[in-house]
Amino acid sequence: MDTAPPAVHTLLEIRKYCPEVFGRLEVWVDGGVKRGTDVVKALCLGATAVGVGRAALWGLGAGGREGVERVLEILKAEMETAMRLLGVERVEQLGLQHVNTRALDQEIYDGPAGLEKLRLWVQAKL
Ligand SMILES: Cc1cc2nc3c(=O)[nH]c(=O)nc-3n(C[C@H](O)[C@H](O)[C@H](O)COP(=O)(O)O)c2cc1C
Repeated sequence: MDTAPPAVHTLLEIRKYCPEVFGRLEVWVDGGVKRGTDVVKALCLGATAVGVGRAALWGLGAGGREGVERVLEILKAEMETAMRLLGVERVEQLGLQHVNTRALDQEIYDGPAGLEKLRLWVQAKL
């Protein structure tokens, strides 16, 4: 999995090739969340929630249960600061207008979507 794309790239690809997914499914981002701003960016791009793995483990290693709680407190405080700076009070107010993805646009897949079969399958399921 070392060469797998970062989760946020996949989130951008969903946004680029099949944005209708966001209105119909919950999209959870799992991988690479280390800061509250990472959470805020994922939410801006349409994620419903994020997973946190290693950050919690680092807290566990450093301070046991309290260390994990401290990690979550820090993430929450960072999110609150970022949202205050963006001028929003609630996570539901976060949107594409709050994040500039231009620097990443050249790194995400830019070939043909090739999603017609998948689109038909998804439409049949939803
Ligand atoms: C030590 C460790 C073991 C993991 N084991 C599994 C596993 O057995 N199965 C699985 O689906 N994901 C596993 N994961 C992935 C986590 O569930 C989670 O998706 C990932 O850690 C999130 O990314 P992050 O660590 O960048 O926050 C593991 C992660 C770590 C750090």
